Amino acid sequence: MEQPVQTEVWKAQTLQELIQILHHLFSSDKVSIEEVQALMESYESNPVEWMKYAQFDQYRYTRNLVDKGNGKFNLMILCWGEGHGSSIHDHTDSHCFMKILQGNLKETLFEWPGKKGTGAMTKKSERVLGENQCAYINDSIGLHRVENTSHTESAVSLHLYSPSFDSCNTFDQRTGHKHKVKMTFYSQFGERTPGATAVSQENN
Ligand SMILES: N[C@@H](CS(=O)O)C(=O)O
Ligand SMILES: [Fe+2]
Repeated sequence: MEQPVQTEVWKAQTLQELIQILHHLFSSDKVSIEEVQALMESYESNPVEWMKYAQFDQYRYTRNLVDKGNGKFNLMILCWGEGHGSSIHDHTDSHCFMKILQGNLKETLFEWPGKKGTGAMTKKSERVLGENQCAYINDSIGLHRVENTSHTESAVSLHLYSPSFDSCNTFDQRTGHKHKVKMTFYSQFGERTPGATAVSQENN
């Protein structure tokens, strides 16, 4: 008889504990997407714990490295000022978890364009993610755009990418044309990256 699949139910009490449990889960050769998603959702955002990583830019969203996951994943905090949003983009064959730490983010899913980038891209769905929710996406699910549509509130999200990557493709919504862009960190472990800017114009 088959054993039922038993995944542990984790509850991360602090950001530090969340990181510890993530290290533990990713040290195994088999990582369950559902387990990571539930763990990330279990952490109740406490701004005091992530404040030092939340470095905003006036014009664009920023990416702030929190932890390198022992080479298995990158954990980062993204800061979205009022009206800031990403381009439509892929995730370079990685797993992507996105948890809201503050505010709300709208996620719009798109289908991959045809080979030649044949005209306007097809929107599949959209949803608004609220505080403490954790979404998941990979390239087989599709492409997405993430936006803080609020004109009065900023938003902060915690992203885990496994394996880590430093470039992705962005897509023009009207033509489907893609464009490879490099991604950088505005800060790493709480320290501003010398010379780094917020997410470039190209990436938006
Ligand atoms: N994947 C994007 C953020 S988001 O829009 O999901 C990034 O890493 O910059
Ligand atoms: Fe994304």
